[in-house]
Amino acid sequence: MRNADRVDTPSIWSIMQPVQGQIRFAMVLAGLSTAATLGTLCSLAWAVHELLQQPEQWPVFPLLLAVVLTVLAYVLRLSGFNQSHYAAFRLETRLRTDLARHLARLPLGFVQQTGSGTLTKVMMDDVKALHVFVADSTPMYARAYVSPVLTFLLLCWLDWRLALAATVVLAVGMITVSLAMRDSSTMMRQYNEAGENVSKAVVEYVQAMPVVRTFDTGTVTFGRYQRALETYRNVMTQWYQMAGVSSRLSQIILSPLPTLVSLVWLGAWLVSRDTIDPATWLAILLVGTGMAESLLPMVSLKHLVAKAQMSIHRIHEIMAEAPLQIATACQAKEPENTSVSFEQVDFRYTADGPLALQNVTFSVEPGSVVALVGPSGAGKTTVARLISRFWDVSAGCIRVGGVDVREMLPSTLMQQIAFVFQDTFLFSDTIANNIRLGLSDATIDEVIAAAQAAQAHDFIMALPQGYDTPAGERGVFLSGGQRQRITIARAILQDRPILVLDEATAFSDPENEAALVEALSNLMRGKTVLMVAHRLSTIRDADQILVFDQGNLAETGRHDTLLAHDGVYARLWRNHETAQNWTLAGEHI
Ligand SMILES: Nc1ncnc2c1ncn2[C@@H]1O[C@H](COP(=O)(O)OP(=O)(O)OP(=O)(O)O)[C@@H](O)[C@H]1O
Repeated sequence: MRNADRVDTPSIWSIMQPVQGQIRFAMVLAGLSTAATLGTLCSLAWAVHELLQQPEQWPVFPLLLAVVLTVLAYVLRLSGFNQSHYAAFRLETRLRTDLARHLARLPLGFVQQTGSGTLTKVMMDDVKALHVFVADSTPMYARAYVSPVLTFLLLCWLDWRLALAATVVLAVGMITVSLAMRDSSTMMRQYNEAGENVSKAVVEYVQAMPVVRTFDTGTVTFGRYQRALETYRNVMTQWYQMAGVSSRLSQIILSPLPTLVSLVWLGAWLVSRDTIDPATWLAILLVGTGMAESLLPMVSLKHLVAKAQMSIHRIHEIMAEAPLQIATACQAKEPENTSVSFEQVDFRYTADGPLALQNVTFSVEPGSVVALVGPSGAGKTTVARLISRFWDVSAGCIRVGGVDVREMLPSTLMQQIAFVFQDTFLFSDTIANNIRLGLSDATIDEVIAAAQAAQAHDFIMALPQGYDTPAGERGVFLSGGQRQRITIARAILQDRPILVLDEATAFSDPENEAALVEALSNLMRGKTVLMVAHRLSTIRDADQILVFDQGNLAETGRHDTLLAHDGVYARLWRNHETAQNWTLAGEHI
């Protein structure tokens, strides 16, 4: 998330902008409801005043007004909450749609690097946290501000001296609480960091369990998980103690009691000196105590805002990421053929990171097969992924069919290239629909023909529901090689002219490999092929071999020429031969 650091996180109110009108309406309704509640108290005070003046006459009108205002306050409050909940639902949908659209425009490399766990958490949990804030807190906000102001004005109108007394008590309360809470934002950050570390440790502990339990019985990852939990507990305890002080203080000072005591004491003195009549005094007692209670929500609102702000920060980190530059439809160019070429390409993964590719230049003729080989970390996968713009190059250019990939519409580029990667992903759908991906109108006969060419038909037919067997997360269990043949069937059905294969023969027990090689040769027929190869035996017949070493294109040529050259390739080949002789059965793989 590189760009995000440079852009300030927007405020909580600006992220609500799409539903601003409705939220304002909800807040106005909540404010009016508060005013109606105060009106109820005034009507009751009026009723008492009337009773004191004419004890024999029942104060019907003030009492009726109190009932009407109570109902009105309730209805307004409910409508306010309705509006804020509707706004929250709209905002949630809008944010998720915007995030999904933005993700679709970001470099695939960013999506891959950030990881599905983090992105899912932002799209689900952080958006949900904002929903909760908008739905529940915005009416509370209105009340927390409107209520003290209206109450203060009302008290001033009734008697300024008592208004002043109530305000002084509450001002002392607010100052004490804010002093007690002055470290709360640091604590809140520590608390969230500790919480995130626990989540990461849990995910690692659970995901790595199959690997970990076969190596160290889980002690190391469990230790990491336990340490994260302990830090979390320490931060929680510290925060609880601190929050405990501030919440107890706020409960005591901002509770109605201290205000009530001061109003009773000062009011009694004023009544005894005849400068205020008992009915006004009673009205002040009724209204003044509510002023203290109305301040309490402000304390919890501070926490809610800080929490929502953190979610906004994470959402914004994604939204601030620069999308891939996309050619407009009128500028967009069409490829002239199915060649692929790199021209003096430099590439680094991060702005200040090392060069993963350096001055790489090569070209692949239409219909030819090119193998990318080299030691681990040499840059082969990077080359394969740059062709389809997982990232854009740092310098130089990549052409497909003679056109810079940045000057093509992404859809045009994608129509040219099919991928078969090792980490195959199957959707929670039937096997047939997994093969059909992106070509929803392909007939079942076309699907079967593709599966037959991919050597997948036989094992699919042996599954309980054949082509209708569910695959993916909760679907049937398929071996790595079987999953890969389904991906190959998908690529055969798509029939795109350029093929990029990365580690395509990694799942290779002899039986599987024979099927895979057959499937791949069906797939490769007549195509321009770029093949990242680790198993050198599969690339002897390639038209061209590109040998990478530490981000540089070290050698190019055919197998025999490169062997004669006695460079990097010859060394790799010798290692490969030695490894062959090490195989237990001595069989050729
Ligand atoms: N997502 C990434 N972020 C940062 N650096 C990366 C990333 N992926 C790869 N690299 C670095 O780029 C260089 C080239 O990696 P690449 O995966 O292209 O090598 P490779 O030849 O395919 O290796 P292998 O055969 O082991 O798969 C390596 O130094 C690697 O550490």
